[in-house]
Formats: sequence, C-alpha cells, structure tokens
Amino acid sequence: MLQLADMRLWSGRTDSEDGRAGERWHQRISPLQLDNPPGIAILGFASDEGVRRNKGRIGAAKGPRILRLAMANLPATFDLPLYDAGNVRVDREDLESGQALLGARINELLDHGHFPFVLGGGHEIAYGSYQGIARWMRELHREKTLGIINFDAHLDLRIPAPKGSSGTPFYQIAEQCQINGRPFKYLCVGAADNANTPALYQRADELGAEVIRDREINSWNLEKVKTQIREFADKVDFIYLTVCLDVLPAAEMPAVSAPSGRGVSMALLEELLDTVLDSNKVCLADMAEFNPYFDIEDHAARTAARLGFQIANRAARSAHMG
Ligand SMILES: N=CN[C@@H](CCC(=O)O)C(=O)O
Ligand SMILES: [Mn+2]
Ligand SMILES: [Mn+2]
Repeated sequence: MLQLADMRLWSGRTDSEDGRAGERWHQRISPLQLDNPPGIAILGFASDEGVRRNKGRIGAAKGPRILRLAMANLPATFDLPLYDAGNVRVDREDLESGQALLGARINELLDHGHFPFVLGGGHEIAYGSYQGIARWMRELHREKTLGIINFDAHLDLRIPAPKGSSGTPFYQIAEQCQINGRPFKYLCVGAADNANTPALYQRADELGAEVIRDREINSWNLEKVKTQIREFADKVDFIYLTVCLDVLPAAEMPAVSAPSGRGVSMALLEELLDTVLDSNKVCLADMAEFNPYFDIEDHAARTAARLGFQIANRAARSAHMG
C-alpha cells in the first residue's frame, strides 16, 4: 500500500542564527504534491519480502524510516526543492503487487519532472524502479535507451525459483527487455568472486552484461574503471543508478543482509558514483539493502546518509533537472 509521508521523521538541529545557509534537510523538505515544481522526491520501499525469499537476514523494511532519520540533519546545499513522497509498503508477502505499485508511483514522479530517490528495502526494489522507468520511457521517450548501473557485490541475476526475490531483479528486467524488444544494458560494479557462483557469471555473460569486479577497483586503477563507466554511459540516453549497500566493505557497511568481505571502500565508491552522476543521464537513483538491525551505533546509517547526500547534490546540479 501507499503510505503518506511521515514528516515527524524529519527533525533535527536548527541553527537559526545562520539563516538560510545554516539550514538542513529537515527544514527544507515538504510532503510531495505531484504538481509541485520539479524536485528531488524521496520515496521509500518498505519491503522484507525479497530478502526473505532469498534466504537472507530480514530487516530492510525498516530502512526507509531509519535512512530518513539519518538524512534529516544533512546540510541543505542545493536550491532544488526536496520532497518526501511517502512509502510503498509490501503487504502480506505480496511482493509483486508492491513492485507494481512502486513502479506506478515512480512513473507519476517521473511524469511530473521529479528526480525519484528511492530508499529500500531489499534489492527487489530494482524490479519496481525499473517498471516505473520503463513505463515513463515507453510513454515519453520511446526511441531512447536505458542503461542500468548497479554498484553491488552481487550480480543479482538469479532465475526466479519460482518467484522473484532480492537476488533476481536484473534477470527479471532482462526478461522484460526481451519480451518488449528492448536492449538489456547492464553494468555491475563491485562484483565479488566469493559471493557469486560460476553459474551467475555465466548468466551475466549470456545476457551481455558488463561486470567490473571489486578486485579491479583500487586507487591505482581508478581511472581505468572510470573510463569503463563513462564508455557504458556514453552508449545510452538515460541511466538507472542503483546502489546495493553491500558493495561497501563489511566494516563500513555492516547493516546489510550479506556484508562484504572485501568490498569497494567509501572513498573509491564516491569517486565512481560521481563519474556516473556527472553523465547527467541519471533519471532515478535507489539505495537498497539497508538493514538497521545490524547497524553498530548508527555508523552504517551515517555512511548511507552520506551517499544520499552525494546523490541528491549531484542530481540537483544535473542538466536533467533543468
Ligand atoms: N541481493 C542479493 N543477495 C545475494 C545474497 C547472498 C547471501 O545471502 O549470501 C545473492 O542473491 O547472491
Ligand atoms: Mn548485494
Ligand atoms: Mn543487490
């Protein structure tokens, strides 16, 4: 079901002596009305069902709430309006209806010129995000192509068995692309060899996916990785950016279902995210798998909030938002 924005989550420190330049997100954000001027629209996807079906550690349904609390105190550094578009909640294990509703809500946001920033929930969020983007492109950008860039330790190309989960979204998207005669353009950045079986790498190959492994991502090799990302971005018109927080090392991001033994550290991830966002082609970003039950004194929530800060700031500056 669709839940209205709970504006009580947006509270924090106020430095009124510093005027507008001292404001924070909780002072700027307002509940979204669709016909408001275009802005960044934060939308939650409260779902445990994908991770449950994928035999993981549940708790990501609380992600949207805790991430909002963590982002409330971020400095307001851009002028674009900031909105809370509420949550889509998955009820009674009916993930498919929840993903369809998420897609419909995202489609509305895109139609009205907003930049949706969607907070999971498990990575099953991606199949909902995609549905919203695909409908928007079908209706308004029929000739354009979409590229998906997924920062993730996992390929998430599992075959639904029998139903979709947090491990299947990009396979489900590939299936939809095939049904609709659209190209499947997918780049996974940060894949870990100890977290993906040969069957999954083979599927990535068969589907024409591009994969950059975590081991390739080092400070001395960053330019090469950035070039590969830019080359991928150059080939598409729009980019769907999705961040599975388990791409970070477990020490930086323990609050996920499947923490990473190696991961891509925050310092490098930030650089690569900027590379994607600087393309000015990102039409939606989401952040998946945050599970507050496994956080340690809110450290991971702060790390996720910092990523949210980066994504919102870059998106606000992009040409796409006029
Ligand atoms: N979203 C992805 N999840 C991983 C989970 C791995 C695990 O639980 O160990 C996957 O399916 O590969
Ligand atoms: Mn993952
Ligand atoms: Mn994932």
